[in-house]
Amino acid sequence: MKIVTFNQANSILNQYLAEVRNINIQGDSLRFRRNIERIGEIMAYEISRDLPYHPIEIQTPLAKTCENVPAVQPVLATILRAGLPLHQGFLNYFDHAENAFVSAYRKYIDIEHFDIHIEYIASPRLDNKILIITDPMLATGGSMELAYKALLTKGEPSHIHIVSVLASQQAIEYLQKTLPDAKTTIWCGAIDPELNEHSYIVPGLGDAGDLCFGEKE
Ligand SMILES: O=P(O)(O)OC[C@H]1O[C@H](OP(=O)(O)OP(=O)(O)O)[C@H](O)[C@@H]1O
Ligand SMILES: O=c1cc[nH]c(=O)[nH]1
Ligand SMILES: [Mg+2]
Repeated sequence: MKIVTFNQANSILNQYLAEVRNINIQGDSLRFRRNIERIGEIMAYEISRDLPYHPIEIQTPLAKTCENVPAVQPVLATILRAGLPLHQGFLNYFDHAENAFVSAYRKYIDIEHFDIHIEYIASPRLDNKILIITDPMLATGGSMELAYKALLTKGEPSHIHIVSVLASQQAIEYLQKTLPDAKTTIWCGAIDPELNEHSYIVPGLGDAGDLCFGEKE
């Protein structure tokens, strides 16, 4: 399974990553959402280089010419609710993509224990399509695994791109065991070393959904 970790190279993405992590900046929710969206835009550009291309002929005002353009549009799937700004970043680049939405949330039994609940899925058929699933946080990897399994009920994609802003080392190892090796690529801004006792990523950034949209009761 190919894994791409963006912060291993220098790029402007690292500036946005630093701002979403920074406790003195991340409280500005408009900026937080926009930074996540900008990370999505940069990742969408990088993933666009992995798509199949074909030449098309175009008429300019002066002559005919050819450009290589994507031969297919991916299906953009995201996990509600924290996935929405990252998803928007991808939509900004893939104009004609189909979209899929899955809800997943942690229902706490007590302060340390939770189940992940999937209650909603809206997706096109996925057979032989390139599926991109975005979620800013891969902590245990449980939400991504369940969302992926829910999406599989809509058909077998030809390739799956898993996209996150921050992943824990544990989630990467878990998804490597759980998702089909030969046709999965994981793209993440950074891989962080630890999960705390509440299964939050450390150093991480805190609760991405709350920082985007406010606290849940
Ligand atoms: O890898 P996991 O251990 O499953 O944790 C990651 C999940 O947690 C967050 O969502 P959350 O459950 O907080 O829901 P929200 O988007 O409504 O905030 C995040 O957006 C992931 O979906
Ligand atoms: O660190 C984490 C883990 C789950 N969800 C988040 O938003 N942050
Ligand atoms: Mg949350």
